[in-house]
Amino acid sequence: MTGRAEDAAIIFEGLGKSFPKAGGRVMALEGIDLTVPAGSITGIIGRSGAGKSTLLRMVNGLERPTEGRVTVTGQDVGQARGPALRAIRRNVGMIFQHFNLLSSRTVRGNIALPLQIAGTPGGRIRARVDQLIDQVGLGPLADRYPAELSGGQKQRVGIARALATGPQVLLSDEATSALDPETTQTVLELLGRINRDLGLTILLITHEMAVLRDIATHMAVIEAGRIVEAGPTYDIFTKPVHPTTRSFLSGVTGATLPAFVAGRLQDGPPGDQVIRVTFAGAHATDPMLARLATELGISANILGGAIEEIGPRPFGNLLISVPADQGDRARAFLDTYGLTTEVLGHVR
Ligand SMILES: Nc1ncnc2c1ncn2[C@@H]1O[C@H](COP(=O)(O)OP(=O)(O)OP(=O)(O)O)[C@@H](O)[C@H]1O
Repeated sequence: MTGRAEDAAIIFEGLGKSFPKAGGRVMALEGIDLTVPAGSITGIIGRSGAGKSTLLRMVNGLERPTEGRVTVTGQDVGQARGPALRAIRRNVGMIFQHFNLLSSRTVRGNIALPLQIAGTPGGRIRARVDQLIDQVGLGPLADRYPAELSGGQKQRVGIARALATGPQVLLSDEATSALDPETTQTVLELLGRINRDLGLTILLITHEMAVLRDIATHMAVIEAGRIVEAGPTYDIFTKPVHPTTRSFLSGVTGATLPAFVAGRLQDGPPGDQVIRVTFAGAHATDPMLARLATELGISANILGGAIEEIGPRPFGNLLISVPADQGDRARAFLDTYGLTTEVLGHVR
């Protein structure tokens, strides 16, 4: 994810972060180089402890780098102090997995908080809060307390509060992880709308590939404090390279193996090799499987398949089996036509 600096909302350069630990230091992040394009929704995915939260907290100065730097709309966050740091924080809103609302304040009171801290005059606060409540669709609930709201409604309050100071960047720390799938969709739709309508850059962290598929234009995979793969989401879904990316993807594609195959899957040969073929577009494999048969004499059994979309662009996953001793040839053939293949196992 490289790009011109002027098109970037956030740039991480050689960023490292270590924490003191008994007898030494623990490296939470190492050698992070990443450009978050302005106006993008960029997702960072990684397992627990990979360094996602630490990376996000660098962007609003809650953590400072021990190496390298992070700049937000041209401002070096690690070097900023006092008024400069406060200005960055007004320009970078944040939403949280557990919403972090004040239980003693109403919806209106929670949303007003950052404006009160920024010293905005009372009359202006009221008008701005009304506008924000409208923007996130919370109209009838303005005088309710957090305890009287559902999870999705609480997250809307969190989003409105994060937008109060008119930031150019919104950070999202697992904002949908505590929500049910249906509510997750409505919150993701709201984030997508805010991104489009306000031109806001969103940097989100998640451990769910489905969130990235549904909303992220760009993504990066982080493992043990390092970025192992980054780029446009569509490219990574259709041509994943790193094993960690592939393993995240295996849980999210719509294509599933029939139970009678999945239950018999084993590591070693004999019999048939089960392969996942990933392709861009909706129909890319039809001629390929025919050519596999006519040109190589290998007939593939189709075990499952699904077409999905990232934004308006379709991509597909096909699960096939071929005789185990032909697996390498079949995959080499498909690879030369730009299809991505992955061996899922073998069945007798
Ligand atoms: N304040 C701290 N002091 C010491 N170690 C820390 C601190 N913050 C984070 N770490 C360590 O840094 C590493 C990365 O942690 P981080 O919370 O960024 O990961 P994460 O990917 O967000 O994980 P999770 O999904 O579980 O929140 C972990 O090994 C963690 O123990």
